[in-house]
Amino acid sequence: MILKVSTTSSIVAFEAAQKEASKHQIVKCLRIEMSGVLLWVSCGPKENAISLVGLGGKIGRSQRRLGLWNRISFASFSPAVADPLRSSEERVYDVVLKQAALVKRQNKDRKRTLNLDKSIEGDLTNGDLLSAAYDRCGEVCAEYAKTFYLGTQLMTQERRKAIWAIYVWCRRTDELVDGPNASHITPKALDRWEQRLNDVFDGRPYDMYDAALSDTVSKYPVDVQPFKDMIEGMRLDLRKSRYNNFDELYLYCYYVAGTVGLMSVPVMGIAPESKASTESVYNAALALGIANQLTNILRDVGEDARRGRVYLPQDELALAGLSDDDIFHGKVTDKWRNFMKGQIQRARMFFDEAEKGVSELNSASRWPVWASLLLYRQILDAIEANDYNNFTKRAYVGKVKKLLSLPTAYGRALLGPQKLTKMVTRGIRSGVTVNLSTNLPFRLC
Ligand SMILES: CC(C)=CCC/C(C)=C/CC/C(C)=C/CC/C(C)=C/COP(=O)(O)OP(=O)(O)O
Repeated sequence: MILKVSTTSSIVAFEAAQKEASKHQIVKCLRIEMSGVLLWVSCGPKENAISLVGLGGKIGRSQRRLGLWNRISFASFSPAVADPLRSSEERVYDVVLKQAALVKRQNKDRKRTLNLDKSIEGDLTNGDLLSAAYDRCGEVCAEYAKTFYLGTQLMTQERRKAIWAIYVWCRRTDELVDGPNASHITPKALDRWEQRLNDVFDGRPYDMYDAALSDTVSKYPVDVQPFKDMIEGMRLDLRKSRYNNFDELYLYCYYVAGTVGLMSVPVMGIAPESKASTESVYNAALALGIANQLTNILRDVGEDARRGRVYLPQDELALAGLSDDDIFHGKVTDKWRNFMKGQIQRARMFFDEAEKGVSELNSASRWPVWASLLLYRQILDAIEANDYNNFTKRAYVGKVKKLLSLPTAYGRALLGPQKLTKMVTRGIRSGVTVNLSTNLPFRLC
């Protein structure tokens, strides 16, 4: 489907695209902005099947003359084509599709075998050692992510051990740039960490935490790509302290948090009775990571500024009449409040997107995910309650609120997969853009 509209009527276009998408079982809906023109492009269940199911306007003569129509149709649907027109969301969506395809393939026949006898430090094939390694991962998870750890207790033993192993790897990766030795970390060290990751996936772990991960990736259809992308996020953090626009920030959020969602789904598992497409569940998991990271960024504006970092999109700040200086001075003004309202709204839209997928997970995995989602989402309420002072006041969710969320999470977890056979948004990638005239974020598709 190709819908061309002007930027001012994006909402109309979105509604039209959704309506058409639901009729034609469109699996993917992309937003492309080019030369000030907004185009809607969707493709059918087969990646290469592009069908015209609606038209929000006519392709302008200048676009046709430039041959842009052809370029768009071609470039957007061929991931192999490296094209600057592809937004971060489109590129990340390719990873989502790859992960989903891997699960489908590996559900059919899974042949990866663990070659632990090649392990680098001692004999990690020993069952007792492996079991001790998983226990250590559990202890680390319990120490740093208490609520989540509690939630994992509801999962089967196998699944919870695997989640712990993944969690510990993410934590260690994060510690490289955020931990006590962060000032010594170099891109070379990250390269070595990536090499070590390859070894883990090849069944050659260095230490006991690695051994637990090696075992996990041999048992579940976990792909190395999100792990590598997380390391890429750390590289980005080393060299970049400003983000020009939301597209750049989105990519960063994918690297450091969306990847966690993609790593977790194969282990958490999709409910056997789920009718949702695998892509849509991965998409929801990705959205949860993005939502969490955006929330983290909004909560930590002051703290990050004191480290010389501004993660907020520079173009959106400028549009709101704000600059880095305003952030460094940390004064809550009406301009700041309005700006923050838009940012919070956008983060909430990613949470909304994530919520659609939680009920599609295996029953035992739903509760911890709901619990962490509800808790993290409430940080946004806390920022509002602090009158948007995220410079000197840390937004946090109090113990009572936290406790009250647990039964809510449990109640929601009891609800299984969506009964609706055709969710309008099923499989449709979510994206958010900021309407330049109002600075309010709109979900575009
Ligand atoms: C929704 C579906 C279908 C599946 C769920 C898939 C999962 C588990 C997604 C979760 C992704 C996740 C937990 C990303 C990490 C995001 C994040 C910003 C973590 C913050 O970590 P810390 O920096 O330790 O946070 P605090 O500073 O708040 O302690």
